[in-house]
Amino acid sequence: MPSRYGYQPCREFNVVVLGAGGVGKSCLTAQFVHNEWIESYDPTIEDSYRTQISVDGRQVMLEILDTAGTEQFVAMRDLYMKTGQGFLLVFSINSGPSLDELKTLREEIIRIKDDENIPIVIVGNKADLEDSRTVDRAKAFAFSQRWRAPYYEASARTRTNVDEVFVDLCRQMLRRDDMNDTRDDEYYQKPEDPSSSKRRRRKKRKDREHRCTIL
Ligand SMILES: Nc1nc2c(ncn2[C@@H]2O[C@H](COP(=O)(O)OP(=O)(O)OP(=O)(O)O)[C@@H](O)[C@H]2O)c(=O)[nH]1
Repeated sequence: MPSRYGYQPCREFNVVVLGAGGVGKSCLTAQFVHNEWIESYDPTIEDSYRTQISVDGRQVMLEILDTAGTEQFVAMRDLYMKTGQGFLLVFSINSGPSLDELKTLREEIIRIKDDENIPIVIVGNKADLEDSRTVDRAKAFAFSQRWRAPYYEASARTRTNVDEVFVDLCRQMLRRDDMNDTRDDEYYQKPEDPSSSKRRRRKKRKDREHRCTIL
């Protein structure tokens, strides 16, 4: 419910963007957050962005971590996989090895999160480079099916499917959050004193909510 100050509670999620070096993680993130295209290639060490979006009428605050694809920086991976609640796994449609790399990354995420159903979206980036495609759409799709994750072909250059991949991830995270709320409700529904149970329930939900500007 919007308050009279123009604010309403919203959910906050940590999103981690992962994939091999040069597949376009920074470009996708920059297009999504700032609507800008970056032509040059400057390998990332680690960048984080905060942005608020509206998904199906609900306000969502995203903390997006754009990670390093190059080997020398991968030591930090465990840490940010722990804090991530949703993962964009990016490869480039003109690099077969970049799709293979996602297999390892996904396994690592599942091991660290100890959760097979963690929200993930698979992104085949550089879809504008159709002429140099080396990864079949069907092959990438088959991978995503096996991993029970949605697959999008995107282009940071033409801004194709950039919003869609982040929104899909948000929907998955919201769905999980709603499920956790339901579970909390069930857990707290053995009231000796119904009024105190309701108070605890309200507090728990509040822990995951933040104040956002209505977009
Ligand atoms: N044609 C085309 N080029 C892209 C696209 N996305 C990124 N690039 C180019 O690919 C290069 C690498 O992009 P980055 O976004 O820096 O790649 P990254 O995955 O963040 O790389 P690391 O930081 O090393 O992990 C840059 O020169 C971009 O301009 C795209 O969708 N289409």
